[in-house]
Amino acid sequence: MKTVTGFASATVGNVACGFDVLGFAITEPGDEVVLTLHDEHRSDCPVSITSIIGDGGALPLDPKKNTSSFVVLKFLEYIRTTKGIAFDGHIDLLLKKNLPLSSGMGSSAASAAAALVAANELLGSPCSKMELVHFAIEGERVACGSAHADNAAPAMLGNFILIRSYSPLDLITIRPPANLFCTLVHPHTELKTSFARSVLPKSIPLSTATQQWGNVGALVAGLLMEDYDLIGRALVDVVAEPKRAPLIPGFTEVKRAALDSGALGCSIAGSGPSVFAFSASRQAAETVGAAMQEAFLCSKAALASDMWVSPICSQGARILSTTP
Ligand SMILES: Nc1ncnc2c1ncn2[C@@H]1O[C@H](COP(=O)(O)OP(=O)(O)OP(=O)(O)O)[C@@H](O)[C@H]1O
Ligand SMILES: N[C@@H](CCO)C(=O)O
Repeated sequence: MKTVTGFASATVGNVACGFDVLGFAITEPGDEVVLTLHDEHRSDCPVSITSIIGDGGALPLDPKKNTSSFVVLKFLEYIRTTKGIAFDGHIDLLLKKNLPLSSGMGSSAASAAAALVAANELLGSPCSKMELVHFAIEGERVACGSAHADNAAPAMLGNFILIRSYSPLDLITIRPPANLFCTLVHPHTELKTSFARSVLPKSIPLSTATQQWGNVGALVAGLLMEDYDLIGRALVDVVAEPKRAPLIPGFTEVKRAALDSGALGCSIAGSGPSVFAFSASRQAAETVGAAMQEAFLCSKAALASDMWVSPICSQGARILSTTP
């Protein structure tokens, strides 16, 4: 039996001002999905989740409800209808959940991207990553009710991804400046994306919109010009952060600690509760991370946290192993 292990790392959606249109991948941690191919037909549903490790029993085993298996079903349907590949066997799925749930670290997106690259490899690589990414984005609809691409696209493709358009999907890859490091701090609490989206306004004043898109343009320019000061100046979110900050105990103190300890900029990672900061060296990012963790611990909620320092990952989802 052929077995393939796929991996996809954590991602940071929004990147402050780029709500739903900008995201990036870090190198670790990430989810792993192990797929085993059986030639014999077993049931009407060709994918079974045999086991999930590391979720504390929190995730659905129903193949249509877990993003890892759901996207494999979508992939099988796609290759049948568009590539004439009619799969009649069965795929067993083992999910190694290394990312915390409802964390702001792109947990459901990582499961989906890891599963898709593994399924593609398992069946002879009929699709490109640009085809696979469509299913990873659809998997977000299963997870939180909206198919936002700013975790799924960088989880699949790596780098920074700018979503110029959702219909049709138009993704722009932006390679990171060489010395840009991300500090990611995950406080030990959960914040569901669906709830964090429900607190956002349905419309915003034109003055707010101009501030936001000015910063998105400046952030993209800063990345492309490797202008670290501009990147820091552009890391301002006047739309989502003001509404979501109150949902993250200690956020204000943590952001202040990040900036006071030398971060270029700091904001909520995705829909939270994780918080990210950019720095222009690994050493600076480590210093910022220690200050952010201390601030979470000393805030009223006294939250313990995990912290990672990482460059921006350029690889995207990838195969860890294949056994014939
Ligand atoms: N493989 C999976 N990993 C994580 N969540 C999953 C997965 N499959 C389905 N879900 C569902 O997605 C919901 C969590 O989605 P949500 O977007 O809030 O958090 P997340 O994807 O875990 O992390 P993030 O906040 O970084 O997006 C949970 O209700 C969970 O049951
Ligand atoms: N763009 C999404 C990111 C979720 O990680 C949101 O902010 O709701």
